Amino acid sequence: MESRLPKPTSIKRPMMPVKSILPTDRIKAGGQGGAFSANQTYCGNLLPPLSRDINNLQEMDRRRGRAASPEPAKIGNRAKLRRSRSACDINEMRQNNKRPAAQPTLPSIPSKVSRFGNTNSTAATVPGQRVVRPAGTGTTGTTTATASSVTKRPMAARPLPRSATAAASSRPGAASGNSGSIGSGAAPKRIAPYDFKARFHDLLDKHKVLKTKYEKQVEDMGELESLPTQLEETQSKLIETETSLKNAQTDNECLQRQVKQQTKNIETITTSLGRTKEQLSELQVNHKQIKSEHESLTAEVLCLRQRTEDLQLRNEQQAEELETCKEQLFQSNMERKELHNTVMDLRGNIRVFCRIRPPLESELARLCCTWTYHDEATVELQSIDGQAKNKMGQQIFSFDQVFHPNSSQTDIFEMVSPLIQSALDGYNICIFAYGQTGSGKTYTMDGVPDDVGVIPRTVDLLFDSIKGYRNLGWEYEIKATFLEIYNEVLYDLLSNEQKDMEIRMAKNNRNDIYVSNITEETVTDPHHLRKLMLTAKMNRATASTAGNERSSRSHAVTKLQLIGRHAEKQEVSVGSINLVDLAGSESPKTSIRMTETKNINRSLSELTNVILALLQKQDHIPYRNSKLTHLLMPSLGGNSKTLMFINVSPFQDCFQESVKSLRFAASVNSCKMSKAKRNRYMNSSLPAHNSSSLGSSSICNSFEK
Ligand SMILES: Nc1ncnc2c1ncn2[C@@H]1O[C@H](COP(=O)(O)OP(=O)(O)OP(=O)(O)O)[C@@H](O)[C@H]1O
Repeated sequence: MESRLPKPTSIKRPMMPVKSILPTDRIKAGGQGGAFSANQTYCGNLLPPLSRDINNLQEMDRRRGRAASPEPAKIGNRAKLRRSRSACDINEMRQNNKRPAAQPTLPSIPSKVSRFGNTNSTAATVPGQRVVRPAGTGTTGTTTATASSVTKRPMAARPLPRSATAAASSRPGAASGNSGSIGSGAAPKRIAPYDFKARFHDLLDKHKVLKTKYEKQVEDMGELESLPTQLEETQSKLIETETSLKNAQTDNECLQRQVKQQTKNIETITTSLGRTKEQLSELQVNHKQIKSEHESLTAEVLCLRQRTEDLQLRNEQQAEELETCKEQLFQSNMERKELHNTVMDLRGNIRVFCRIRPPLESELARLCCTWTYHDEATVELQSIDGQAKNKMGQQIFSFDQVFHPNSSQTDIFEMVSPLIQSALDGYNICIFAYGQTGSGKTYTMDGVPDDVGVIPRTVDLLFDSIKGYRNLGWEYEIKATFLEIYNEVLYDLLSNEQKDMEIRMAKNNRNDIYVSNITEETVTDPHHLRKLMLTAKMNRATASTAGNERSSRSHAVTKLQLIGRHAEKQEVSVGSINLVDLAGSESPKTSIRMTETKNINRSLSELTNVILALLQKQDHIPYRNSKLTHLLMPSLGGNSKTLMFINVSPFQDCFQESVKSLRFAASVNSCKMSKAKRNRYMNSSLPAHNSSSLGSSSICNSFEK
């Protein structure tokens, strides 16, 4: 019997303990629910049932061996006992061991698998159920799905192998009993203890079942062996997935922030879009209005263009007419100048105005001569002293103009202004005052602050006339010099420096002279010129004389040079005005400063000599005998319009000097000077002008029209 028991040779234990393969610690670490525990390893739970089955079989064999021992006396009892015990043992063993179909022996793979996959799978965690993991399932999800789809059948309900079934069915009464003996839960069919064959077959069936089960488990073991690797792979993938998940979460957070930001932006843009739309609608309305205005304006512009063209045409016509008018005006102005100067010429190139000054309040006690003014040009002088009256007789003098003591400065300048006009037309003008000391020369030329004389009024007239000439296309430049002749020495009244100044002949014309090294100021307005005049007056030598408390003890020459330019006509006109305030003659008997008086009287005497020489038409005119005559040479005998004021005092004690002065003036008045010529040049032919030249007439004569 014993030898006939098949040995479980097909049962193979695992070559190595599964525990050493499985990373139980890792499994424990991640284990939940139905995962493996240390006490549920194959070594602990899976193998013992198998060994117990085998042990049971061995125990049964051992007992059978004992039962077969040669004790005949006890065989009957023992057999009974063995029989009962055998049956009881099996039943007891089955009940005590409670190992039906080794239900708890297999680890709950489905639950373990479900740990990596679907932990919610209830079927996978049911004890006693077995999840068969098909080979080749890689991913956890797939595993879970597969596990959930695999049939999980209780071990008791598991069908026996076909051979076992066939073996069982081949035995009488064993078909139903054996098939349900293992894990079926049904009450097993009792086998008689003495039915060894049946028991053997039963055991054989059990063996087969167990063998099949074992093989299946080995197969499962093989599958499970691959689980760590899969687990590692899965874990690494899980880590990767977690990393990816974290990254994805980070990205997601970032994206969510961006989405929030973009949402805000969209809201802002939407708001601004709304505003923009409103503005757009307003602008569209404005655009319509502007468009309509533009259309109306365009029409207006067209009309205006047409009108502009018409106006331009008219403008051109008028411009032509204006040019013609300008030309006519220019020509008319030239004719006026010619006529004016012709009249001046007819009046004589050297004219004499006689002015008798009134007695001052302080002089009311002084006796005055008898002055009879026959007409505006004739004056009769009589001495109130009978002796002198008989000696000198009636003294009647005729001049170009006689101004009685009541004549005002305005009356005087009214007669002078035409000469100033001539200067602007390019003529040389010379105005000088001659007379006894205290006779009113300085009063006539400079005047007093409340009643200015010829020179300040000349300045005002010049600048007024320049404005009018500007409308005719003339631009004027005025240059001024202030010269003093004191004791036959030249002084620059605009400078306090000691200078070596001389009267020199111009190189280009022997009749032209200039003063070297003199300060020349270009004046742009009357105020500037007045300031210069004041400076010159302050620098002039004055002293007290018998006839004048503040007598001018020098000859003062103010020269104004007028340079006019007509750009359009390319014409330049150069005129000059010499305004001379001579020092007063004085009787040596009353003089305090003899040298000074001698020089003054000498220069005045030389002036008389020059005039007489001119009267007598002598070949030699002694201009160079004194600084004064030398300086006035162009004005006395050259190209100049000259005006001489003869100033006389009304007093009886000045009778002799007054007669002397009037006789000299009368002789000057009879002097026939050559006709003055106008200084006109074309721009291209304008010579280099020496501004220091006192008289520029000679420069200009060669260009006389
Ligand atoms: N027409 C006048 N009306 C009023 N006062 C006058 C007139 N002429 C001269 N006078 C006054 O007479 C005084 C002498 O005049 P002024 O100084 O002009 O003489 P003068 O000829 O220049 O003398 P000098 O040659 O010594 O310089 C001054 O006080 C001046 O104001």
